[in-house]
Amino acid sequence: MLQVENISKSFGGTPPRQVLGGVSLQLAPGEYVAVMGESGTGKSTLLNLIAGLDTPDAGRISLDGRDIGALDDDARTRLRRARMGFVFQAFHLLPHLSVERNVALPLALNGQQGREAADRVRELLDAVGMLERANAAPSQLSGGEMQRVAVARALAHRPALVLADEPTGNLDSDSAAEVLELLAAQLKRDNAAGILVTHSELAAGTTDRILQLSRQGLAPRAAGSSRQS
Ligand SMILES: Nc1ncnc2c1ncn2[C@@H]1O[C@H](COP(=O)(O)OP(=O)(O)OP(=O)(O)O)[C@@H](O)[C@H]1O
Repeated sequence: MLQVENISKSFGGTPPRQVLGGVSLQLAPGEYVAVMGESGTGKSTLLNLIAGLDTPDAGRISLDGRDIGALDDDARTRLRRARMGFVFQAFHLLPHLSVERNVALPLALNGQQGREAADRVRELLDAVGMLERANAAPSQLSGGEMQRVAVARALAHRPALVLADEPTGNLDSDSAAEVLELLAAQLKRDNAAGILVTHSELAAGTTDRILQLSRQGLAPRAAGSSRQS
């Protein structure tokens, strides 16, 4: 479903500084992986490249067999909108839209606005325990509640791939555990693949497998190794 083949990325300056070198990753439908690694190793950069928000200097990224780098900007935006969902550390709910309309947004952006779309929104709000707050404004919610809404929004349009960058970085441990559990359950329910970038062992433990990003690339973490907390 997702294939990242030997990608490299450097950032400007003289000489340019290589952040990613020879990184590869393959994800099957429904597979959920954690990417861990020390600060600055390029985890967020990797997610940006997979999302098509930036382009690798070398290598290839394809989703559903389509080479993201070969698409023009419009086609890449359409692919991102239709096939990917996002959960960010800072929630990024739209403040002027209700909870329900935030979750409906990815559906609307993909041209889905009828009864079926409304049912999907309610199904997801129910799944994340936020149906009773459907008409609330994001500013009326706690951080944990906002992130539960963000999880529902990320899944609304049935994306093939959900990218989550430190989604529990701003939450207390109880809310974090709840959000992580919901995210993992919802990915499984929809057979969506997921990549969770995190520094937290607890968070990484909710995924199917843990990968470690380092100068040597992206590799399965050795069993029993848990250097980070
Ligand atoms: N647009 C950019 N221009 C220049 N340098 C950048 C850019 N984006 C990222 N970098 C650099 O690339 C390196 C990797 O950044 P990135 O945010 O991907 O790391 P990370 O592993 O996600 O770190 P953290 O765990 O601290 O969030 C950093 O040194 C960062 O300063």
